[in-house]
Amino acid sequence: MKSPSASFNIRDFSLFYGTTPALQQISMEIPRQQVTALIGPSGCGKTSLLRALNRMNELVESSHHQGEIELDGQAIYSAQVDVAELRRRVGMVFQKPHPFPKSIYENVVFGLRVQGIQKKRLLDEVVEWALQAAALWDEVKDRLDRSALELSGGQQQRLVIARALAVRPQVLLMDEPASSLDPLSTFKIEELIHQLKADYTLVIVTHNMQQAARVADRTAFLDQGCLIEYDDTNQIFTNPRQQETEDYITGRYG
Ligand SMILES: Nc1ncnc2c1ncn2[C@@H]1O[C@H](COP(=O)(O)OP(=O)(O)OP(=O)(O)O)[C@@H](O)[C@H]1O
Repeated sequence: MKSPSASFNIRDFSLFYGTTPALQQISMEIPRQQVTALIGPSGCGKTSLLRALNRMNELVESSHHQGEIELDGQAIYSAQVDVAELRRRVGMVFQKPHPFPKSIYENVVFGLRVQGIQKKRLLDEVVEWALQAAALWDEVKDRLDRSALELSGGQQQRLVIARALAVRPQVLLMDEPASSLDPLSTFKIEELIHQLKADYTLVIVTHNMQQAARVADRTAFLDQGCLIEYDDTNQIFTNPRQQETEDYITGRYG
């Protein structure tokens, strides 16, 4: 049911809102089947960079970009790219879970129904598989027809992860996926991130540096739209090369 994961190559990528630059000539590679964290002070461009990876930035009318981002060697901003298909391959989970006001089952199969898939047996299979993959199956298997809005915040977040996984993405982008959750739900999401990287490429924006240190293999530190440092997470947190990175992770700035 899964698709093989994928890697990004970001080359000289700049993003503007109107004439104001939000990202300036970012170049970095995001490896497959690893967790890459984007950290940095508020307004430094983390979410803009994340949204650039599946062209969600284009939903902001005033935005435009320069440079290129490749997904497995394919230029994602090329005119030939089907944006809906790109967003299927590169799924996204937001800070606050937004389940649809429908049953748990219908939330998971939503994307498949949009694709026109109707076979009940196939949908049933995907629901079980995606909820298992999102570590929610055991908690909801006896009430799949109940409203998703009855779930706790942490369960809702795992449900929207299941919904994202159901359309078989290669990449999951996560924008502060645990920031609205209590410590136990946060722990469950972090555990889930660990498990998912066996099959998916994950990119996560987080304000929580302990979280980046716990879940990420690679960490990128951004400031004022620039990529200041990008390295193995361990290196960033124990022996950063740049003074700005050190100031940020030690709490002297940001
Ligand atoms: N839709 C938009 N229109 C205009 N400017 C925007 C828009 N979205 C973001 N910006 C600006 O782009 C810059 C980067 O914003 P972005 O949200 O990417 O930063 P961030 O690092 O994710 O911030 P935070 O940690 O506060 O969420 C900021 O100066 C912000 O004001």
